Amino acid sequence: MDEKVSIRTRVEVPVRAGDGLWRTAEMISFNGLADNHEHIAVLFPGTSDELPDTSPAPLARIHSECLTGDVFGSARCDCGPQLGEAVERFSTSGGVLLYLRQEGRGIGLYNKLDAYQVQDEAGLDTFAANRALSFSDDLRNYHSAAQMLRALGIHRIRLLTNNPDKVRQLEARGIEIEETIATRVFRTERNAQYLRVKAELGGHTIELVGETA
Ligand SMILES: Nc1nc2c(ncn2[C@@H]2O[C@H](COP(=O)(O)OP(=O)(O)OP(=O)(O)O)[C@@H](O)[C@H]2O)c(=O)[nH]1
Ligand SMILES: [Zn+2]
Repeated sequence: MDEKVSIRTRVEVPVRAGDGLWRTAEMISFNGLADNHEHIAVLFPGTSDELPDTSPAPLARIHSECLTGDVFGSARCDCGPQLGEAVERFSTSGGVLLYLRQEGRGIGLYNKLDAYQVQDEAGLDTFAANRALSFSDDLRNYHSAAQMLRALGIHRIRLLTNNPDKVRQLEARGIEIEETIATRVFRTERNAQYLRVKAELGGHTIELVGETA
């Protein structure tokens, strides 16, 4: 099915984990991905692609790019802390992070900034703002993610996510989800509404209890 997908380059990159210590991860690029985007896999030591069937599947996070949150720490969403959580967790236990270039749930950075403007000016939520700009709620698919895992020899994973659509789509693409592990809920006053909408309209399994940080 994915015979045309192959690993292009594997290089070691020192990354700083949550404890402030450096870990050597491998960054991996691919040839022949379905959507032709420059997605990368970041493999943390301790992840083996030659695990016997009886061992637990490798930990994995399929993270959609969010330049505002991942790089600049924007408080409008929870992407930055979720990425940090995955890096911290994988740097101690091993794991594979797929960093997918799906900015703005697939609409791209400029359109996401337009959507933010619509949210601010018209009081629309994250999904309604997409529709006001003539996009559907979520343009993402995980075909390339499944291809990347297979190219790494990984056919089953324990997935860190609160998004059931990722689980459904990956399973439909032949990846076995041995366990779904909830990401922590990084709720603050600024992103509380965004998280509420994800849970109530986007189907994310997020527990919205207690005070905001
Ligand atoms: N279109 C749009 N995209 C957004 C907005 N806020 C964040 N994003 C994008 O949403 C993506 C992250 O998706 P989320 O719905 O937060 O989380 P998820 O990846 O579906 O689920 P988890 O695996 O649980 O993190 C990133 O690509 C962000 O750039 C917004 O207001 N509008
Ligand atoms: Zn974000």
